[in-house]
Amino acid sequence: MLTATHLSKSYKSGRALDDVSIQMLPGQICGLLGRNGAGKTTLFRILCGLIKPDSGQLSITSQRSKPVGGIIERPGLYPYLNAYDNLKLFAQIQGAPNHKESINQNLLKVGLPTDRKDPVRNFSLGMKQRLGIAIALLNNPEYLVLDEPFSGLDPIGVTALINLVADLATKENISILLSSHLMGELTKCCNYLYVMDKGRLVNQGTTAQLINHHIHSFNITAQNIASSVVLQKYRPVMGVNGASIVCNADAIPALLGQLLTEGIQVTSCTPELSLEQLVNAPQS
Ligand SMILES: Nc1ncnc2c1ncn2[C@@H]1O[C@H](COP(=O)(O)OP(=O)(O)OP(=O)(O)O)[C@@H](O)[C@H]1O
Repeated sequence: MLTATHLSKSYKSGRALDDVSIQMLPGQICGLLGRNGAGKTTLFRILCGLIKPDSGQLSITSQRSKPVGGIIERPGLYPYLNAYDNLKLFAQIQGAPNHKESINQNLLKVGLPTDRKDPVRNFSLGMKQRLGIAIALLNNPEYLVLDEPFSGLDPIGVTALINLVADLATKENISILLSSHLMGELTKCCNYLYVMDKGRLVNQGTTAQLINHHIHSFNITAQNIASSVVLQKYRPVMGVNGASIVCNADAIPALLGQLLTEGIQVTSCTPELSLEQLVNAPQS
């Protein structure tokens, strides 16, 4: 287990991290949500051992010599080398296994081809992120921290990365912490969420708990949604194929049943939760 307790860090510009405590459990995917300047990167730098906190403790239970791997901001790659040579060079620099089989295994682990020979400057952003993760995995870490990994990816790239992260957690039993300022990506892949604002932890809980406590707005899509009578009591705001309603999360299963009885075929029901709601809400 990785436990960070009461971490604080100040720069000349002010306090970047203020009494932050978090935990990473084996195989768990945690999200760190916060606006720009909330202190996410500062926390990640401390977790990776790149900077020291002014106060607080970092305790890591692990048999491995380098238990934490990560990408802080963008992965720094050698653009003129191919993926294999990038990985091999980083493995040599880090003193990690660098024989062919091990390098290829790492490429396959992140879903990159082993036979692509062109330089990584030709790679899409999603492929560069995958290669960055492969570099972070070189030392076979138990804990992986990924700072803003979805930044700049298109929706297909985001979904592919979410699947990769889920695979690494379940198949390799790696504990993963991801940061983002976007709710949607984190709620799709994280078991637990931490919410930071101005250097402080302002909310936390399992993703399900946070959704249940804080979501009161849902977007329901169905082609004939406008003909629903039962929906009227929620004063829906109608769109072309859907309607937005305000209600508690626990009313949704019954409502979906009633809609089905009315012959309304619901194709999606999406909770609408914003970062602002979680930052401003009292702790659940
Ligand atoms: N090396 C540094 N020197 C001075 N101030 C810093 C340094 N690194 C971070 N800060 C300041 O600390 C605060 C937290 O920054 P940090 O980068 O940790 O936030 P963040 O949540 O990662 O933001 P972003 O999403 O914009 O990357 C900001 O006010 C930032 O300006």
